[in-house]
Parts: sequence; structure tokens; C-alpha cells
Amino acid sequence: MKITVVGAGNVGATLAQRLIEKDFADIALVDVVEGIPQGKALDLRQSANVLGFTHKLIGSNSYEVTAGSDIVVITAGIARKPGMTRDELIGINARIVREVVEKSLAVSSNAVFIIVTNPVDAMTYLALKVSGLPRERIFGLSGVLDGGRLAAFIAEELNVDARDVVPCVMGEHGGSMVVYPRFTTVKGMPLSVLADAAKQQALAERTVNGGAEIVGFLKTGSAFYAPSASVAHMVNAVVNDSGTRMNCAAYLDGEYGLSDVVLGVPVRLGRRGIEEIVELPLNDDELAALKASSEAVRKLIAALNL
Ligand SMILES: NC(=O)c1ccc[n+]([C@@H]2O[C@H](COP(=O)([O-])OP(=O)(O)OC[C@H]3O[C@@H](n4cnc5c(N)ncnc54)[C@H](O)[C@@H]3O)[C@@H](O)[C@H]2O)c1
Ligand SMILES: O=C(O)C[C@H](O)C(=O)O
Repeated sequence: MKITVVGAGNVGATLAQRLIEKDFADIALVDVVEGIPQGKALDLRQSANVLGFTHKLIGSNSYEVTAGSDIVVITAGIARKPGMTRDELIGINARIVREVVEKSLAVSSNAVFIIVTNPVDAMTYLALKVSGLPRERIFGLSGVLDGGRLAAFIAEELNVDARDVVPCVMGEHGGSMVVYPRFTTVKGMPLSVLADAAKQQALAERTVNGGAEIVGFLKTGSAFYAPSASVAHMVNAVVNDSGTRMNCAAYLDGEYGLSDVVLGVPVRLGRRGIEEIVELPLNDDELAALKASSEAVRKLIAALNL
């Protein structure tokens, strides 16, 4: 098993660390900046003795080292600064994602692609169109991270164990993301029952602004610990062919009544990527919120001028 991580910045390097410590695959770490992937890979390799992993980890500015990858994770691109939305990254990141997809695919034609670069729904759509790959093989990080945030906030607010929360956040990884209290549970009990309307609203708002809250603290970059943990969770499902259900940015072709758009929905992940898109029985209001979110993503996709 071989996994490539493109972008050796905060998310990419932390992901490489998480993955090599699992010791289930060789890792190739690529970045455009000379010395960064080499230095970070060398540093990580020097932890093999104390951590006891045996797989290879190589850093490079060239895609040669990525040849034959089973999974390619794309974290290359610019992160937002305080006051910016993710949407404002679209111009520069679209150029980067296009280049990275083309170069990666040229040497790893059978890989499953996981897109992290923002705005992730539009970048996943772009990667699909540039690669021409079937939709099963390209999907993006959204709901695992947004759901992780919701779970953390619920744990704090309701004084419960975050591990008992099964969160459900769908739609755009952006301002129009939708928290679904009826489908978010704590030990099997829906959030819609456990919390009053005002508390549900406050939890949803904090989740939607979860990324910006961290950007506001960090000032010079965006979140990377929970994002890299979330991608590692997705990679794990693919490597182990687990069929685990989680919410990801996926291309819709009629599911939820929506087509030709990438949006966060529940999927099952396995060795071939998306094994199934799960359609929850949303009521009219819940469906309307998802449709509104899809319209926000469609505007971004239109701006790509594909
Ligand atoms: N989808 C999500 O939930 C999610 C979560 C966290 C971050 N992100 C996004 O992921 C991206 C990376 O975030 P980060 O915090 O790691 O940023 P970062 O600035 O720390 O790292 C980005 C890296 O990409 C590299 N890069 C730029 N152009 C490249 C190219 N053409 N080829 C290869 N590498 C290139 C840079 O040199 C840098 O090392 C951002 O767009 C951020 O918004 C998305
Ligand atoms: O907030 C960001 O810009 C990065 C990422 O999308 C996140 O949600 O942490």
C-alpha cells in the first residue's frame, strides 16, 4: 500500500505523521517548496526507532516518488487568513489543484483521490472534471471534520462524552453547511430531543463558524490537527476496505434530488473509494436546506469556468 500526500504544510505534514505512525503504508510527501518535504520526511523518519514503524516515508519536489500510489491526498494550496472566506481561495487554489491532479494521475492512474484544498466542494468537482475519473474515486474532506467539531461542542455543552456523539453535518464545507439535529445522536438519542431549539441553533452556528473560529486564534493559518485526523479516518476506511459510513464531499447524480454538484453527504468508504451514497429520509425543510447549500456550491463551480 502506498499513499501520497501533496502539500507538506500544516495539514499535509501532520497527516503524513499520523499515517506513518499507523504503519500500514509507504508514504510519499510532495511539495513545491524545495527542502520542505525532504526536511519534514527526514525528521519524521528519525522517529521510527522510538515509535517502531517500519514503512518508508520519502519527501520530494518531484512526482516520480509518488508513482503507483493507491491513495493520493491533495492538501496543496493556500489557507485563508482572518476575515477571509474559503471561497476567496478559489482562483489560486484551482490552478494548484488542477496541476496536482494532472501530475499525480499521470503516475498513479489507479489511485483514489481525497481532496482537502479549499473551497473543497468546488475543488473536488474540479478534480473530477480534470481527471475524468469515476465519481467513486474522488471525494473531499468536509463532514468528518465539521461533524467532529459539532461532536466537540455537544460534548462541552451537554457534558457528554464526544465518543458517544454520532454527528450529522451535510452540504457545503462553507457558510451554507447544514447541521441535522434529528440525525445527530448522543448514545442513540437525537440532538433534536436532547437540546431545546435555541441550544441546537447555537451549536449549529458554532459548527458552521468552526473553521473561522480557529483562523481567528491562529492569525497566520487555519486548523490542521482535527483536519488531518479527519483525513486519516477517511484514509483508514479506504486502506482497510471497512465500508465505514461518514460524511464526505461527493459528486451527486440524482441523490437527494440533486445532480452535477459536489456536496457533503453520508457515504460508505472502502477500497475503491465511495462504495455507496447514503440517502437519509430528510423532511421538506431539511431537504430545502441541502438544496440551498447546493446552490452556493454551484455558484463557486460556475466561477471555475470549466
Ligand atoms: N476541506 C477541509 O476541511 C480543510 C481543512 C483544513 C484545511 N483545508 C485547506 O487545505 C489547504 C492546505 O491547508 P494547510 O493549513 O496545510 O496550508 P499550508 O499553507 O500550511 O500548506 C499548504 C502547502 O501547499 C504547498 N503548495 C502550494 N502550491 C503547491 C503546488 N502547486 N504543489 C505542491 N504543493 C503546493 C505549499 O508550499 C504549502 O506547503 C488550504 O486550502 C486549506 O484551506 C481544508
Ligand atoms: O477554515 C478553514 O479555512 C480551513 C478548513 O476548511 C477548516 O474548516 O478548518
